[in-house]
Amino acid sequence: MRSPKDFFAPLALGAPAPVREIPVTPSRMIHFFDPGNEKMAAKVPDIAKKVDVLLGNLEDAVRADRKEAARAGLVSIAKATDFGRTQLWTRVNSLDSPWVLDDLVTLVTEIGDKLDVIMVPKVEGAQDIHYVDRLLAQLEARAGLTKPLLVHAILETASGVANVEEIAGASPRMQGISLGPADLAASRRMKTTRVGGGHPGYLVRTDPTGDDLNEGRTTYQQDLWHYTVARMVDACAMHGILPYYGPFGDIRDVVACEDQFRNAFLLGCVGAWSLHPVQIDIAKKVFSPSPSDVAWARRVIAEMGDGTGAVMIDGKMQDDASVKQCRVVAELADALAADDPELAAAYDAATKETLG
Ligand SMILES: CC(C)(COP(=O)(O)OP(=O)(O)OC[C@H]1O[C@@H](n2cnc3c(N)ncnc32)[C@H](O)[C@@H]1OP(=O)(O)O)[C@@H](O)C(=O)NCCC(=O)NCCSC(=O)C[C@](C)(O)C(=O)O
Ligand SMILES: [Mg+2]
Repeated sequence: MRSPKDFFAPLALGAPAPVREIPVTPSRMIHFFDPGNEKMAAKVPDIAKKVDVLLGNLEDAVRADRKEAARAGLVSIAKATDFGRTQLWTRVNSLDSPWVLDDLVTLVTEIGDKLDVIMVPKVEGAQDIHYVDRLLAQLEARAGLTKPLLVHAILETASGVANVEEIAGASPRMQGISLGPADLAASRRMKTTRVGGGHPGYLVRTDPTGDDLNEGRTTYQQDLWHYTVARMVDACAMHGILPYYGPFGDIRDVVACEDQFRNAFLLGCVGAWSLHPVQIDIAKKVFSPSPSDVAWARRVIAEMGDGTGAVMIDGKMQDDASVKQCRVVAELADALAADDPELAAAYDAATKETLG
C-alpha cells in the first residue's frame, strides 16, 4: 500500500494532479446507450439535453462481434457532439476481457478530454482500481490531458461487496459506485433471474391467528438489495464519493422501477441507471427532492437560526442533528435548481407557501 503522504501524487510523470474532492454535479440518471447501435446513437444528441449523464456502454449488452464497432462509435460520437453540461461517461469491458486494454488506450488517447468518468465493471478489490489508476495516469500523460479521468466501480461480485470499503478508498480518482444486481446475483448464487428489483418469494409473514396456518396471514415483500445498497452507501459516504442504484431491467414496469429508485434515494444514493428512454423521467423525478420536502427543509433551517438548540415546529422536535438532515435536502435542491429553472420555480413556490 502507498504511504498516505503519496496518495495525491500523480502515478506517471506528466499526468495531471489527482482531484482532492469529487465534483458533486447532478447525476440523477446515468443513461446507457450502445454507441455501435445506429438507432440508439442517432438519438444521442437529443437525449443528451435531457439527462445528467450519458454513458457509452462497451461491456455487457454489446455483442462480442460488435465490441470494436461500439468503441469506434463512441469515439466518433464524442468527437462530433457538443454535450453541453451533460457529463459523458463510458463503461469499459471487464479487466479479464480481451477488449479492455484497447478500450482504455483508444478512449483516453482519442477522447480523453471529452470523457468525465470511466466505469469499471466486476471490480473485486482495491487491486483492480490500482491497475486502472496507474494505466490511466500513463495514458493521460501521453495524451497531454490536463484534467484527470475519474473512475466509477460497479459492485457486482461477492468479493467486491466484501471489499467495498477498500474499493471506495483505493484512489483519488474514485468518483462513485453503482450496484450491479444481475452479475452480483450470479456471483453470489442468488436464485433470482431478474435484473434488479424485488422478488415475491423474498418476504416476511405475520403470525398465525388460529390453527389454520394459511388463514389471515399477511405477507410483506422485502427488498433483496437493502443490505448491499446500505453497505455501498456507507462505504461511499465514508470516502466522500457517490453511491448509485444500478439498472432496473423490467422496462415495462415503470411503477416498480420508481419504487426501487426511491428506496435507493431514501437510503442515500444520488442516482440510478436508465436503460431505456422511459426510465429517464422516473429517475429525474425520484432523485430530485419533492418541493414539499424542500420547503420543509428550508423552513427548519430558517427557524433553527445558528443551527443549535431545540425548537418545536408543527409538533415535531428539531435540533442540531435534524437541521443537518434538512441541509442535505436543501443543498441537493439548490444544486439541481441551479441547472433547472422549472425545478427552481417549483421549489420557490412551495417554500413561499410554507414560509409565507
Ligand atoms: C432494453 C432494450 C434492448 C430495448 O430496446 P428496444 O429497441 O426493444 O426498445 P423499444 O421500446 O422498441 O425502443 C424504442 C426506441 O428507443 C430506442 N432506444 C431504446 N433504448 C435506448 C437507449 N438506452 N438509448 C437510446 N435509445 C434507445 C430504440 O432504438 C428505439 O428506437 P426507434 O424508435 O428508432 O426504433 C434497449 O433499451 C437497450 O439495449 N438498452 C440498454 C441495455 C443496456 O445497456 N444494458 C446494460 C446495462 S445493465 C447491466 O449491464 C447489468 C449490470 C449492472 O452489469 C449487472 O447488474 O450485472
Ligand atoms: Mg454486470
